[in-house]
Amino acid sequence: MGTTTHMPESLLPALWQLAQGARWFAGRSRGGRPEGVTLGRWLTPASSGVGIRSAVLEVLFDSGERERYHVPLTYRPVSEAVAPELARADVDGSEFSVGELCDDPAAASLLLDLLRDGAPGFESFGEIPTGLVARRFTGEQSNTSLFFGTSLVCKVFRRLEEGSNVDVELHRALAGTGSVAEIHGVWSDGDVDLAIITEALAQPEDGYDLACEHARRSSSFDDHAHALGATLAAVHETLAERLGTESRQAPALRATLERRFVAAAAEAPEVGPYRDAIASTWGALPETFPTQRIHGDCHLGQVLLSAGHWRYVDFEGEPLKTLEERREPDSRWRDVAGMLRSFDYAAAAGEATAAWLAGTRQAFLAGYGLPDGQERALLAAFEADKAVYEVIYERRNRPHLIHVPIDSLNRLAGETR
Ligand SMILES: Nc1ncnc2c1ncn2[C@@H]1O[C@H](COP(=O)(O)OP(=O)(O)O)[C@@H](O)[C@H]1O
Ligand SMILES: O=P(O)(O)O[C@H]1O[C@H](CO)[C@@H](O[C@H]2O[C@H](CO)[C@@H](O)[C@H](O)[C@H]2O)[C@H](O)[C@H]1O
Repeated sequence: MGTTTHMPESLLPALWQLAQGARWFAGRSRGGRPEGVTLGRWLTPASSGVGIRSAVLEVLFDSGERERYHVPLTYRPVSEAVAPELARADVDGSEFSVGELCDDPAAASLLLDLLRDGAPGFESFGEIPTGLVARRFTGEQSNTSLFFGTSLVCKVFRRLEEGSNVDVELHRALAGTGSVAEIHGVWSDGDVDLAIITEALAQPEDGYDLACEHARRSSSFDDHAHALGATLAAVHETLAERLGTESRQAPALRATLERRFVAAAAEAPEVGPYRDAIASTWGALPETFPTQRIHGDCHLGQVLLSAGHWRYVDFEGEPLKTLEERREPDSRWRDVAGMLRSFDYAAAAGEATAAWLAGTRQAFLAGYGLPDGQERALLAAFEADKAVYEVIYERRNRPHLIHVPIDSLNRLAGETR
């Protein structure tokens, strides 16, 4: 990235205001103030008619944490502006309207062409056709995806990480396995990844929607759950093979689980009464267990069914974890637990019977490979941990759903009583 300037072309207040209203800004309830804007190199200069370059907004939070957010920009002559105007900029004596590239489809298509043709910072992994029409994804997400025709999707990362982005690392590692969308390219600036381009899956069906629909109709989801389990096992095998394995001791995991519980209880008093039930899962942990890179935020909203095959998407890990935590090797049973929790949500949404839920869980585990005794202990501890995480997540984002993880903590307390 270029130099940090404190009020370049009045972009600092404009980008700060943009962040305040954006789904991708993870800082609304954390205080904080904008510290600076860094402008990247021009991919094409403003004088060419459509200037393109990235801006990075640096934010300092009350806690002392700093985060950096990425906003790709377009500079167009004022009378030809396409995206809502963020600011006016004087470049070499001419005035330009600065907008978000994600809201300027022609500029987004141009960006793809420039990357494909060897713009600095682009690493190509697969074919990128020219002249594809861009469309901003309008569904819920924490970054911003641009679909190009029916063949590619470019996920523009918003909260930037030092070093390689976790999603990029894991898509690279899983290339060619058929369990993720194929990676076609990565756009970086120095050692910071700005965007990943992958294959756009054909007519994707969202795993959560599909499971809820089955739950609602009381129709069996077992075959899908079995295939989801088998695909997750393949993902884990490949990640272990290509990125290695380590091991971890129970006391370290116990300390982490306890720390997460204490932090959660401080924010959500409703989890306090479940401490003993949850702590009983920590007591049963195996002394040593293998760890490796995992998905990290595995749930039905992270799987897409396309052409009859399940693919896992979005390997960025839990949004509430720090970037360092997301990169740490973990037990693969954490992912398995995440998906089991998700069946609970689908069952609640579809008002399914206990038998539907039990059958779905069993089919998923059979597809994954049934856990042995020690693995069952890990699974129970991770399911409880995830439910506690969900209480916080729902409290902050969807209070009307908080009963789903609370009901499952109630069940856990009933079982351990
Ligand atoms: N390769 C793909 N092909 C088609 N749709 C996709 C693909 N990857 C993701 N999606 C859709 O885009 C949504 C957001 O993608 P995701 O990677 O989860 O973004 P974020 O990390 O910003 O939340 C997904 O829920 C899915 O509906
Ligand atoms: O997709 P994200 O990485 O942003 O994940 C976060 O949001 C999820 C909700 O969109 C949340 O998932 C929880 O709700 C799902 C149903 O909407 C359910 O399938 C999951 O099991 C449940 O955890 C996820 O926890 C959060 O990290």
